[in-house]
Amino acid sequence: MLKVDDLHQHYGGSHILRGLSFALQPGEITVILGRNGVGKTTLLKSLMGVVTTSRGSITLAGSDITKLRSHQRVRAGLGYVPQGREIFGRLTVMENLQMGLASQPASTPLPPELFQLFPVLDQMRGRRGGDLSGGQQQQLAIARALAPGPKVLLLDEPTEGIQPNVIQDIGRVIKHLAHDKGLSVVLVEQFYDFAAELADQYLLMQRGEIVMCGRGKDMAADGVRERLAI
Ligand SMILES: Nc1ncnc2c1ncn2[C@@H]1O[C@H](COP(=O)(O)OP(=O)(O)OP(=O)(O)O)[C@@H](O)[C@H]1O
Repeated sequence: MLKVDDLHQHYGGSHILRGLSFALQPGEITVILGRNGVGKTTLLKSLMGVVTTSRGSITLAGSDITKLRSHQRVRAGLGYVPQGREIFGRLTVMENLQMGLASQPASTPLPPELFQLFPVLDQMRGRRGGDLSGGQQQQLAIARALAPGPKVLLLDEPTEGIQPNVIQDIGRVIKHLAHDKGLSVVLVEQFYDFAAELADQYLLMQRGEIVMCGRGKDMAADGVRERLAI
């Protein structure tokens, strides 16, 4: 579904991503693990076109999207939930969801199943985003990314600062989207147990490179938790 080949990225003179190559399959959750500062967020921003890459290619469903701008990548089928959620605090829940359709033709409706996935948003349609709890904002950010019907969903640390019961809800939604709806999901995650529970595939990053990868079910046997602690 998404194929990344020899991707490099620089911030000024700092070489951050150093030749990443991997592929995502439809219907699978790929977890990206690594310590602070290894380049996980930069990788998601590079996939979205939020930062420019210096070398390599990104192919989505057979089309080269490497040179496309962010809104064109959304139209091509990428959805993005940034770290920190980036909800519009003064806009209502409905208005935040409508913003997710900004790259679509006018009058594109919101998919009604968004409210089935996140019933709490249904009850809070008119409430301002800034008045929601952290967990509700995270659900809103995921729903906003789902509004245009992406094929690939990129999630940057969705459990950060969220209560355990909401983490479980978010985990159930992510599994449903991948395993029942066929999306490719990329999950950048610091919380190892959550990552291990969801992963079909894992990628472990160190200093801008993928140093280990494998199937989610093998994470314990491969010693991924121990590698993260080094
Ligand atoms: N806008 C920027 N300008 C310059 N350097 C940056 C910028 N953003 C990030 N970096 C640097 O790029 C490297 C990778 O950062 P990145 O945020 O991608 O890491 P990360 O693995 O997502 O870390 P974390 O888990 O803390 O979010 C770090 O050394 C960081 O300091």
